[in-house]
Amino acid sequence: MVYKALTIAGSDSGGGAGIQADLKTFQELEVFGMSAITAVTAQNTLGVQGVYPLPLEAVAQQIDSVVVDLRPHAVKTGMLFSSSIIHLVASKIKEHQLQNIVVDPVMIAKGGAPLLQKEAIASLKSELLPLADVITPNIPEAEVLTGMEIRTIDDRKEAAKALHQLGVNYVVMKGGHGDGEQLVDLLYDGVRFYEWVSPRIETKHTHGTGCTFAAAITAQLAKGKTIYEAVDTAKQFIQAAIEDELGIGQGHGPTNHWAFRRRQR
Ligand SMILES: Nc1ncnc2c1ncn2[C@@H]1O[C@H](COP(=O)(O)OP(=O)(O)OP(=O)(O)O)[C@@H](O)[C@H]1O
Ligand SMILES: Cc1ncc(COP(=O)(O)O)c(N)n1
Repeated sequence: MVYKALTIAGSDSGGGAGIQADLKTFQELEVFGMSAITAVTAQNTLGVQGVYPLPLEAVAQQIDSVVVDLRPHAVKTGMLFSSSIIHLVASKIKEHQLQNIVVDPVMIAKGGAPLLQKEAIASLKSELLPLADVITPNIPEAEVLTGMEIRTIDDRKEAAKALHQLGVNYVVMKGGHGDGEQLVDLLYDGVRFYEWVSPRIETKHTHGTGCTFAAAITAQLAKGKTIYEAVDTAKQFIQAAIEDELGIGQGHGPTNHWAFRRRQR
């Protein structure tokens, strides 16, 4: 059986985040990766130098081309940029009855460049989230989506419940932006919370951690793993990718997408 996954996201010319991180992660987890590019960014480890959204027709055609011939077992969304692209992606998910939808609500790049227009947040909540199986916000993204201030672990749980209420089956709240030496990633399935606690690795090379983590979840769901198993593998994948740093670029370098595979040997 060949498992296939589609990423609908922005291109990162620097190769650490976006489409490139997603395809590398799918490949490392032995899932055939396909892409529909929403925007091209000129980007490196120092920041985002340019953002060029693609015409809606180009995004629609890429999704149609992939789906009619190579139907994916799971779909991840990343940088969607505008409310019109969100609207289009939501209608394509419905039209093609796509399954295992993982929404990484990408809003701002590490360096502060906006990857989602402010006015698109309402469409993300009302049109895309009700179709999502999984959402993977970091803490600032969860704050924007819920309007809540998140300080404590209990706050994170309240926010996860609020996101679940928007129609998402599973909320995976990433803890990279929390304080302290321990990182806590949370999974909420509508009934129970599951926690992954890990030591914070001291490094500036964390460009694309969010994309890579959500792509690993998507790959595992494509293989038919449960959400718990998928998050568990994704956690090991990102941990290895941050620990075995490549140390390339002059700024916030990419994570190491082959580290997890090497550790399996
Ligand atoms: N310094 C770190 N040490 C260990 N794990 C980390 C570190 N930073 C992030 N992670 C892990 O990486 C994953 C992504 O988390 P994070 O909260 O950084 O996402 P993100 O902010 O969306 O990423 P990005 O900044 O790439 O958009 C989570 O599983 C998180 O626990
Ligand atoms: C095209 C694209 N998609 C997503 C991100 C977020 O990743 P990060 O927050 O690590 O910069 C990015 N920088 N570029």
